[in-house]
Amino acid sequence: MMAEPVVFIDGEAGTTGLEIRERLLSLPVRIYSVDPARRKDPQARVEAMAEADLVVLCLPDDASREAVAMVEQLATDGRKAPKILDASTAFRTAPGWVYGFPELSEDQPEAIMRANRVSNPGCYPTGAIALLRPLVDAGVMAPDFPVTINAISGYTGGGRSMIEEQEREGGPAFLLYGLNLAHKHLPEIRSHALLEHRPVFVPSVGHFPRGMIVSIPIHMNLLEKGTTVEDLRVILEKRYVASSFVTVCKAENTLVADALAGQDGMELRVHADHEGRNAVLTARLDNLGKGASGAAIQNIALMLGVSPGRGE
Ligand SMILES: NC(=O)C1=CN([C@@H]2O[C@H](COP(=O)(O)OP(=O)(O)OC[C@H]3O[C@@H](n4cnc5c(N)ncnc54)[C@H](OP(=O)(O)O)[C@@H]3O)[C@@H](O)[C@H]2O)C=CC1
Ligand SMILES: CC(=O)N[C@@H](CCC(=O)OP(=O)(O)O)C(=O)O
Repeated sequence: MMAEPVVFIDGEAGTTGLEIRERLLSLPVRIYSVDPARRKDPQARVEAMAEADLVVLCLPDDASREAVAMVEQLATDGRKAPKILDASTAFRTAPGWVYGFPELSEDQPEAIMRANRVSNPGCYPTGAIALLRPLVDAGVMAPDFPVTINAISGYTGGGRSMIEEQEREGGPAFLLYGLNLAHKHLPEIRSHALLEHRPVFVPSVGHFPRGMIVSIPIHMNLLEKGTTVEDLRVILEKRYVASSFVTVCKAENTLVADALAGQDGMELRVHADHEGRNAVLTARLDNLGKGASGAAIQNIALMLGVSPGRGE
């Protein structure tokens, strides 16, 4: 019998690391952990990397870059170097890295399977790219379309510091942020949705732990001439018909942001007015599910060639 592949989660004790660890129990892999007292010790981390077939980086961007350099050093030293799945923002548009959104195109699962370096998508880009990319690919949305994205996230999206701030008595009920219009997810959205211009992106955080809605208003007359609301629905339905994670649902008048908390799926909708002049595209997901750890498990399964089935 073949030995189970070994996975090391660097940053195992953080918000994303803990979620990935828990979900990994459903895959036939062995988790290699370092002594918690040495979890930031470079020597202990390099030893763990050398034991692993895959290292999952759940670290801040700078620490992720350092960890990648450690793996590269192993290879330079002629030692076995693991594949890398990075959860941070550091490599999502970097050359040599494959974007870990299997639904991006027909070829993407195969590209992820073959890659040594995969970047796990950001939570907001997961919703935005899922809505925009099929419309650009189908030619109904021009690459220079003036895209606006509004979004609300549960506070776990901000990691440990935001969780502590929100769970202190008197944490804010709702706030807009990223109002310098330079949010870290913009390059990733622009690049993988194949847009020529940077979207206007206004994220927000609500006083609930997990859940997310990404919404994109559309003036229908700015799309390619003759495009109807029904066309948008059909394009999205066709794109995701075979997906186990992305579902195109019927339009609703209200959407609750945390309805998919704890789940790995994502729901897409096309809402429109009666005349079909204005539309709003929405994606609802769990920021820690399909927006982070759920996607990571999809990518790990592809990268290691394993399927869920254990512990379920
Ligand atoms: N929260 C989310 O929704 C999502 C987060 N991500 C990304 O995942 C990464 C981690 O985020 P998140 O889990 O939220 O953050 P957390 O702050 O919850 O966790 C980060 C973890 O990394 C540890 N760490 C920090 N520096 C080092 C280092 N040099 N060596 C080893 N360990 C280190 C931290 O330890 P300590 O606390 O002791 O400093 C902590 O355990 C980030 O890049 C984030 O952008 C991705 C998708 C979604
Ligand atoms: C609510 C909140 O603060 N969200 C984070 C993004 C969530 C996240 O950490 O996303 P990635 O690490 O996957 O890029 C932010 O806006 O910076």
